[in-house]
Amino acid sequence: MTRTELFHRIKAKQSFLCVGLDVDPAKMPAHLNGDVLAFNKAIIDATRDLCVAYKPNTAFYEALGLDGMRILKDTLDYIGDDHFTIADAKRGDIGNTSRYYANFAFHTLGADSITVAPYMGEDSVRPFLEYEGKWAIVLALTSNQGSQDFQHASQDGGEPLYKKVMQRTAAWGNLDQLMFVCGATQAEKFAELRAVTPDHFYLVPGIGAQGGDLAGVCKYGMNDHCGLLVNSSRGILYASPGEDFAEAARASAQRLQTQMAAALKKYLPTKA
Ligand SMILES: O=c1ccn([C@@H]2O[C@H](COP(=O)(O)O)[C@@H](O)[C@H]2O)c(=O)[nH]1
Repeated sequence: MTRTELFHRIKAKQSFLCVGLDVDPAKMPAHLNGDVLAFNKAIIDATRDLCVAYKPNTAFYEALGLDGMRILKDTLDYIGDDHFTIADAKRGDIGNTSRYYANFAFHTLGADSITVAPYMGEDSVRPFLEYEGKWAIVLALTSNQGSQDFQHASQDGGEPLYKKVMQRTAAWGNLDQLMFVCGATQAEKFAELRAVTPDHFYLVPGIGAQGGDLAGVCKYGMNDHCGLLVNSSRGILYASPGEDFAEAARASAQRLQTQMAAALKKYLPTKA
């Protein structure tokens, strides 16, 4: 999927919502008896028309053992081609190994994209950029407190590390294959990020359970292609612990979609 195709889908749905599929059997409604695939299918059915992307975080499926890989693949197949899919795996290793991570995400799983940690440098990221129509989503400024430890730090009193990483990384691929991650908890930083990467798409996790700022993300982060995929996982998946979980998930997604439609109306005409 190209950047322009993604933008068309966002405009058609008036949504740049990404639903995070971070399945935790301990938080699933009791009546499902731990059936993770049934849970995912119900969440997908309840939110399909409200979002443009789904992001299963592979950690939650790896923790389920061999069954987890099957469930992850079946979930991605169930989502189908009408949504952008993100394997949130935060991979990155020497080139020879990254090639196999890329193969797993793009061939085995059939995901449209994978999240990548860039700290091993260019040869660790390149293998993710060798697939036509597929994306590497590179960690830039993450949503967690620990982002202060290295990402915000400057080695020489100059630019913080995250900016240097982005400037270098942006040169390795084009706008149709490279996205960045910036946490919604760092919304005010978008003004600076847009100075470095005016046209890139961003995956933005951290609204809902982590308390990120959707309004600020839209205000500072939106570009003339929207340029944002905003993720919520727990805030949608576990909106209700009861048999009404899918309805509650839909209501939660609907609230976000309504805010996103308003933001597109407010910011897009002036930025287009
Ligand atoms: O900076 C980052 C990068 C990735 N994540 C992931 O996004 C979701 C967020 O889940 P919520 O339940 O909506 O908080 C999760 O998979 C994280 O691993 C992130 O939060 N921050």
